[in-house]
Amino acid sequence: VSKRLTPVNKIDQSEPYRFLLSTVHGIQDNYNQQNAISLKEILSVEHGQLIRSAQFNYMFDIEFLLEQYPLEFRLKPLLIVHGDSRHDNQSIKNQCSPYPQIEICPARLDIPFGTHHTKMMFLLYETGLRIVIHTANLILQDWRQKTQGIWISPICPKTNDDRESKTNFKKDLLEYIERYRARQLQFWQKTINEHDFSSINVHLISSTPGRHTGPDLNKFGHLKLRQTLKNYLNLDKDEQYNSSPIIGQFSSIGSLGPNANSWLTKEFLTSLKQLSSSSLESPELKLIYPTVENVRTSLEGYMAGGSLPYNMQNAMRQTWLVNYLHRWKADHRHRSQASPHIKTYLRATNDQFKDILWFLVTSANLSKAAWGVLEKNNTQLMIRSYEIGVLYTPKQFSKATFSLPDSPSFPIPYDLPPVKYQTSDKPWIVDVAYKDKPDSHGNMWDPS
Ligand SMILES: O=C(O)c1cnc2c(C(=O)O)cccc2c1O
Repeated sequence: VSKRLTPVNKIDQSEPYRFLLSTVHGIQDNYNQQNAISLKEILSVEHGQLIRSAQFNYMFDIEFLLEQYPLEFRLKPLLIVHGDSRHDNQSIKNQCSPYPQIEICPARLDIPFGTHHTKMMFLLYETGLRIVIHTANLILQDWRQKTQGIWISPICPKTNDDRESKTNFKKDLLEYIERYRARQLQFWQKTINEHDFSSINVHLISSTPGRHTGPDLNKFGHLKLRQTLKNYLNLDKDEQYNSSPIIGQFSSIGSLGPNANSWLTKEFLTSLKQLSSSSLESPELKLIYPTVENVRTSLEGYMAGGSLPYNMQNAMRQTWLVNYLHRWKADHRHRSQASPHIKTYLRATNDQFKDILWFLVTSANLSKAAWGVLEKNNTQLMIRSYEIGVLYTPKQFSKATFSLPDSPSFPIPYDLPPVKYQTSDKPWIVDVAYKDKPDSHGNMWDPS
């Protein structure tokens, strides 16, 4: 097969990782060229003749979304998959009613406080099917001046035999879709089945609402991550990594309990630290979440904090968490002022952070609702929300580790090693007033 000499577009240029950040309005353009893409560019005519698409998300501005499709594709059938109650059905129905080409699919949320966080696109072209898994709501604010993460699959060609990926991505994606039990998704289940996923080299890590047990225990949430790391990391002499550091980076935090052992370091870290062989060591967990100063000095100013919904009720009950927190800093991507809405988790080989063992980009924040909490003596995992993300493991790229000084190195979205909160640093809390210092727009923040 003739190798392309010059990749024709940003998506091909992002090979082999296909992990891009959203473009940022207001930074030097060359930082929007490398491994960065806009929603319009994702939906561009340059990728082929679109037949129909599906958009899974939490927040929708339908006018904004349609504007991002090329003119000639705006009347193609579009399926909107949203949370049935959280952002009330009515607003979606009202937004979509002027457009006969739009079909709506409410995701059932049977467990209280669950949300449909999943952000995913199915793009069916005449040449095949593309999957996009990302972290941005379908509203202008999410695509303008934030740091968002985007995985874009190759266009998977139609096939007569069931071509699966080495990572069982097709099977896992169909399992995920099945959980909606929605007739509006039957077309897409059939379509996914008919396409060749053999070129996909990432693992699917998803969450669906439910009390998963028995054969389903390791299918979703942090137990799926644990199982996948156990099965696919197969690093030789992996005991050398038992104490290597783990990073969690997110845009919101749930109620994690009265101390770290309640869930974070006992249950969640046990899954994150999994290697092919298990170990009793407890690696260092470093958490990245914006400080008030990160938000105040961001391109959006305090408004960025509207998308960082960590509330006072949770924060005041878990002051112990601050000891794990690190600042948002992304100078090497020119995005220290592009407030993070991306969520990522990774493990480094050591505290020099020159190589990483795995990388996950996902919709899942640091919460039990997203990742699940073990119940009934660890025999069932209770998850409230829909989440989806993709995991990179080195073997799938014929590597022992992802070496960062390499070229092309894995495009990590923030600076490593992460910078610990200083004593003056406070985590951003959305329902607190900040009136002592104006933000980058000269405004204060007074939620009352
Ligand atoms: O991206 C998301 O899935 C997501 C979910 N929830 C929220 C909330 C909230 O739930 O109160 C507030 C502000 C932003 C978000 C947000 O961006």
